[in-house]
Amino acid sequence: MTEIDDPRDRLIVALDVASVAEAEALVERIGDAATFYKVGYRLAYAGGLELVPRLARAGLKVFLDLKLHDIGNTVEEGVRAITDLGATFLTVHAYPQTMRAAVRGRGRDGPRLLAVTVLTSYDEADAREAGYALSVADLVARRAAQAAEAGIDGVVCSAAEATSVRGIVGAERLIVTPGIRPAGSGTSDQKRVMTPGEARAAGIDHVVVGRPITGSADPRAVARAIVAELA
Ligand SMILES: O=C(O)c1cc(=O)[nH]c(=O)n1[C@@H]1O[C@H](COP(=O)(O)O)[C@@H](O)[C@H]1O
Repeated sequence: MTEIDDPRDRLIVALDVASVAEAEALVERIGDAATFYKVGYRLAYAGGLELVPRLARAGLKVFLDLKLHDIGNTVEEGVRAITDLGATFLTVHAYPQTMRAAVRGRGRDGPRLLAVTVLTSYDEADAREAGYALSVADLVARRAAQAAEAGIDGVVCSAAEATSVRGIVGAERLIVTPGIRPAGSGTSDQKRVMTPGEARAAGIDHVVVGRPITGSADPRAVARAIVAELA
């Protein structure tokens, strides 16, 4: 687990909204309660890529969640093409060929690469349906080991796997966990879910939280409460 002085840096707020204007209004409302935002492809496809350098220039950290996965050449050049945006993190799916290509494309100054192991909306039945014979826990472990082998900087998994993943990737690699719900919030389509406090106790570096914050009447207060659990 990395040393993080400001507990706000442990919370990544997912800006899963329809437009750049909506995203900017949300960032404004949350104010100094959060320091780290995620731009996923819903927002990126709505012009959100240009928001990345703007947030970075404003002193905020940005997780660019594009979940790249393609033939190696396309991944390598795709990563190279977005190296200068100023993102702190970039996601790729945790397939060995994809991860090795992303590492080649990042070069020295690119974002830190995170590999998405098994989506937190998957349970055992979903993994079986997708054709995997391994259990979710074993698939996460296998992909975490392959991520470390490929030279990836961190993994995305559920907080339920954080302890075992830490044993695989070591202290220097990051563990970033979506599927986080404050006690009492609905899980929506997430299936492997933990509270912010449980995730922190499991040794995660960062949590990703979207709808519990973005769908709240008081996003700033919810962000503050989550950060308090992560301190
Ligand atoms: O890569 C991600 O960020 C991600 C991986 C994963 O396994 N599960 C997952 O939910 N996410 C993202 O994390 C965010 C979670 O949003 P909420 O479920 O609204 O908190 C969404 O932006 C997802 O795209």
